[in-house]
Amino acid sequence: MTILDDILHVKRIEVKQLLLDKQIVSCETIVQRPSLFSALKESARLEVIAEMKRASPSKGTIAGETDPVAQAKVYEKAGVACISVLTDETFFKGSMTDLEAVAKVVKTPLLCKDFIIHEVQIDRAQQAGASVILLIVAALDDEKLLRLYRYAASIGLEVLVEVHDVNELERALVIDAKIIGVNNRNLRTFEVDLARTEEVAKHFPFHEDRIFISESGIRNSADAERVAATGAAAVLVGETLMRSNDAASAIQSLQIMKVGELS
Ligand SMILES: O=P(O)(O)OC[C@@H](O)[C@@H](O)c1c[nH]c2ccccc12
Repeated sequence: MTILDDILHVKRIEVKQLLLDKQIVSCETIVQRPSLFSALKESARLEVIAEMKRASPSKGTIAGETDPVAQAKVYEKAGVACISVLTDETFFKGSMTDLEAVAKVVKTPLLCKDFIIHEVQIDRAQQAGASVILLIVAALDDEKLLRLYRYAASIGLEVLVEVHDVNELERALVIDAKIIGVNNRNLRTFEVDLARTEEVAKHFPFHEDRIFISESGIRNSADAERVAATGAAAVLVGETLMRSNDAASAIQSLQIMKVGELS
């Protein structure tokens, strides 16, 4: 059993509970948020997707006591392109309450970071105020990946499709995913390697209208330079910002000009 198997086991139990909750209904987007796709497409700099992350299976407690609302306000003020809130309780010590609280105070695109395997979780994310959801290719078969992707789009949500290697990239392209992120952390082994981004970038169709994002293990401007050089439009950063005494400066140090934009 890998950690991903453990997590998906818990998610199947959570889905059963959510399906019994009659208050979760499919609805059109409640709060209008700007499009993440457009924000990333139009930017000349490497953008930051800043994550509210209390803990993780690989690191244990990162910043257990952090107030998500205060953290999100710092992120927004620093000009991040999107705020990600981990909502998994069992493994990441997040919650839907965190997401709801953040949704009330920020206007940025808002990503519900969880392990989605069923439509009811997408409805729940939207109800909580998310405008973007995550679909992890490694957690879904092709049929489910397509079905959940289409469902999210049909109710006005954007989707970040997470891949880890070239094979998963191909699967993301088959469903015509527009926003694709490479997780530098292997969810099976926890190993982090920015070379994942470089490897997948070699096969990424940049000439098409798609966005390429590098996720996890970004610590400083040298890391930002390295992934920006691959053509990435944004980095998804959790731990570095959660541990920083000055998250705003940490964000600024990552918002570097993209390759080819320097004149
Ligand atoms: O804390 P980091 O190394 O900056 O990573 C952030 C983010 O990429 C990571 O939390 C993440 C990426 N994909 C996920 C899927 C589920 C849970 C968490 C994640």
